[in-house]
Order: sequence, then C-alpha cells, then structure tokens
Amino acid sequence: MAKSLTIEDLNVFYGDFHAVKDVSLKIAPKSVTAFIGPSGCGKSTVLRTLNRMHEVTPGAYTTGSVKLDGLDLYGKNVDPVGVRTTVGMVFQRANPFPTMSIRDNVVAGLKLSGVRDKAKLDEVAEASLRGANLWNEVKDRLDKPGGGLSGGQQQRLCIARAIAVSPQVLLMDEPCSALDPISTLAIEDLVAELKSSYTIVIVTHNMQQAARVSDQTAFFNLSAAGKPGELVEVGATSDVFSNPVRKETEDYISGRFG
Ligand SMILES: Nc1ncnc2c1ncn2[C@@H]1O[C@H](COP(=O)(O)OP(=O)(O)OP(=O)(O)O)[C@@H](O)[C@H]1O
Repeated sequence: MAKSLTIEDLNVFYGDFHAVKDVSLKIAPKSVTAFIGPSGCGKSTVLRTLNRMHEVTPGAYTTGSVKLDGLDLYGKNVDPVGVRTTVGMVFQRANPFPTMSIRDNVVAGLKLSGVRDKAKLDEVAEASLRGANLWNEVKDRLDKPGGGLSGGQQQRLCIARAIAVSPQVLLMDEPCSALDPISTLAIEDLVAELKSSYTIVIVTHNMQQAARVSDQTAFFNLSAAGKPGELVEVGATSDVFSNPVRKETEDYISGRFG
C-alpha cells in the first residue's frame, strides 16, 4: 500500500527556464508532507514531478531522480500513465466530469482500465466514497450528475475518484483553495484519516493548514526573481513552525514576507 518517496538532486526545467534547483527530500510512507513557500517558488512544479504530470507541458523535463520505494519513476521502462495510477493527484479546483453520474465519476479510471463487472464497480464506488467521507451525503443519488454537488462535495468526489484506483501516494495541489472554511475542515479531517492508508503530499498557502495536517513541512523559496526555486528547509512540522533553522523560514511563517 503506502510507499515512501525519495527525491534526489531534482532539477526541473520548462524549456530553457530552470524552475527548481537541487531538491532532495525523503517522504515516509503513511505520512503527510506539506509544501509551503511564496508564489512561484516551485511547489506545484515539484509536486507534479512526483507523478510525472509536468510531462504534459511541452518542453518540461527533469534531472535527478524520484524513487517510489526504490523504484525510479523516471526509469527506462516505466510507463508515466502507470505512475499516475500509483501516485494519484487531486487538483486545486474540483474537476469532476460534470454530466457524468456520481458513481461513474468515481469509477471512471477503473472503467478506462477495462473493468466491466458491475458488482465490482459498485463495490469500489461505495468503498471509495466512504473513504472520502462522502458516502452518507450521496448514497441516495449515485445516478445524479457529479456537477450537482457543492464545491466541497465535488472535491471529496475527486478524492474518491483518486483513491478508487488504489494509489500508494496521493498528491494534493491546494485542494482547499476554492473551498469555504467548513468544507476545508472536512478535507483536513479526511487527510488525517487517509494518512493511515496513503502517503500524502499537499501544497498549501495556508500556514495553519500545514501546521494542522502535516507531519513534515518543506519550505521552498526563490533567492531572487527569475532564479530557480529551492528547498530551503525541511523537517518535522512542529520543529519547522516552532523552531525553524533558517531565518527565511522564520520570516515566511511569521508572515514577514511572502
Ligand atoms: N507550464 C509552465 N510553463 C512554463 N513555466 C511554468 C509552468 N508552470 C510553472 N512555471 C513557472 O515555474 C515556476 C514555479 O511555478 P509553480 O507553479 O511550481 O510555483 P508555486 O510555488 O506552485 O506557485 P503558486 O503558489 O503561485 O501556485 C514559476 O516561475 C512559474 O512561472
């Protein structure tokens, strides 16, 4: 199930632009790691390299390595589509297929991979919706369109869709930025529960959220405009927030810049 991630000397480029420089980081299985830092420092870019999602941008490439329990995700025979099943992703804006039913939204990935057995699909839909804390709210309207749910429910639907394909890691790119405070707390509670089954990496601009949900915090920064983003400090969240090693980290978390 949940696996570790080891990032070594990762550099990310968009064509000629060097976006992120020399990131090395270990992420333990069944833990939550928060990526924090000012806009443009490369948090989402690094996140996307963890399931090769950056490759959908023409000209984007990496050097260095990302290993999932020792397996190099950039190895010669590794299929990026398979990587995205093992390392699932939830985006900033909930993106369910709006006219597709709630049930079909959840099992879309399984259907795409050829599963046709209705009993199996129903079973996975229920388990995933339960896992995403959405079952009780939608169990009587599984055949209604996903687009009819509230923003917070749609985001949990997307989490259900991500876990339906049994990933080992879940990447979340500012999953609460479009949500109200109540829905945000529902997602944070869910992250705490999902941690028992998945390794989670979450990008957030919300310091309190990083402090509430994560075990480990990685602070990224830019040394100057136009320079690549760098990982300044990483450590146990309680240490990074209460006793940061670097002054830049302290300035950022105390709101003095960023
Ligand atoms: N598809 C892209 N093509 C070219 N450059 C990009 C692309 N995506 C991001 N960048 C650049 O890479 C750098 C890092 O961007 P990224 O989105 O990873 O930062 P971020 O820390 O997640 O920012 P934010 O907090 O604003 O979302 C920025 O200079 C950005 O302009």
